Amino acid sequence: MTVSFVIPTVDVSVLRNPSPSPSDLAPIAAQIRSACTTSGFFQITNHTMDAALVAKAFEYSRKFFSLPLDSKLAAKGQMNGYEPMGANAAAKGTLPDAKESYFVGEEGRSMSDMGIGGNVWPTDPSLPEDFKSTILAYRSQVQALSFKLYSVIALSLDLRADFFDEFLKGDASAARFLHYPPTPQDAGGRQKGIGAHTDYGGLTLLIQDGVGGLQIHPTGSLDDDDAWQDVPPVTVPSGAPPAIVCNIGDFLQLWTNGLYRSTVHRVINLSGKERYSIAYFANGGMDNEVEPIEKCVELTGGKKLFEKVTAKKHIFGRFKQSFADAQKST
Ligand SMILES: O=C(O)CCC(=O)C(=O)O
Ligand SMILES: [Fe+2]
Repeated sequence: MTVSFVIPTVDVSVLRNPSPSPSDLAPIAAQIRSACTTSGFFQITNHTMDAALVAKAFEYSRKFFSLPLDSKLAAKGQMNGYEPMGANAAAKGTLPDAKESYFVGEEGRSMSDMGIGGNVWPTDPSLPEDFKSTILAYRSQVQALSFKLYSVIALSLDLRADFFDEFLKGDASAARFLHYPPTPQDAGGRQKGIGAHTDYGGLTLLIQDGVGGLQIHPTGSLDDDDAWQDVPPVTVPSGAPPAIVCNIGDFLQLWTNGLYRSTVHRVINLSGKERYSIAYFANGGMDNEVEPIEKCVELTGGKKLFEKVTAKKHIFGRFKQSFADAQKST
């Protein structure tokens, strides 16, 4: 049987209030809880990001990806910076993903024990002078919003609003600018923009353009190929910031002992158009140990379903796997 889920759109304008009380946040916490226990996906509107900044970040992303390949390769680093078309495969045993991306973490920081170098900025003179400051401003706005969402998620689990603050200390999350060229219709079945995967960290905040192509798999059992369900772009009034797709990653699934779902998703771009998106992986500090929260264990029957993991180890392991899989399948 095909299961399909409603992916709710939650108006989070209450987050524009600088210090909302738990009772102000209760209505959105309830909607988010209901989404997280079913599809693991929800979309938010009327949030705190600036519409003009988001539009400018998309414009600069298009400019970056349309540079000559040499200029993009000059911005290739260790994990951060440019990642060329076909560099990895999110799903095992498939063709490499038909996408290119550009990663930006916290400026001035590298994490050599994870093979992650510092940010690498393109130097092509055709890019606007404020390329770097715009991209960093985007990252810092989405980071601030992710912190607010973590406190709503804490409330949604009947925890204190500041429950995740400790975990967010030393936050080293990365923004990922993505470009998916159109996949030919006849190759669509095999070639994905990004193959089926779950997100490795805590919470992902993704802005997609109007092209579409993001899909979730409600059961995760991929032999049921008819079960893929679209996460449609949401239209917002002109001048409003675009909707943000939020989804639960592996850490929140683990913390909640499976109550919240890290759902399998993919991108397949059969629109005939170029597709752009900007993901932000709100993963907290990399030295954290992630284990099921006692209260969530009680809520889910009293038995711990997941082992403790180190954030660093989990994320690094899954990254390495995605690169190894791209090599195996080429
Ligand atoms: O571009 C998208 O819509 C999804 C990207 C994604 O799933 C990822 O980077 O993990
Ligand atoms: Fe993803």
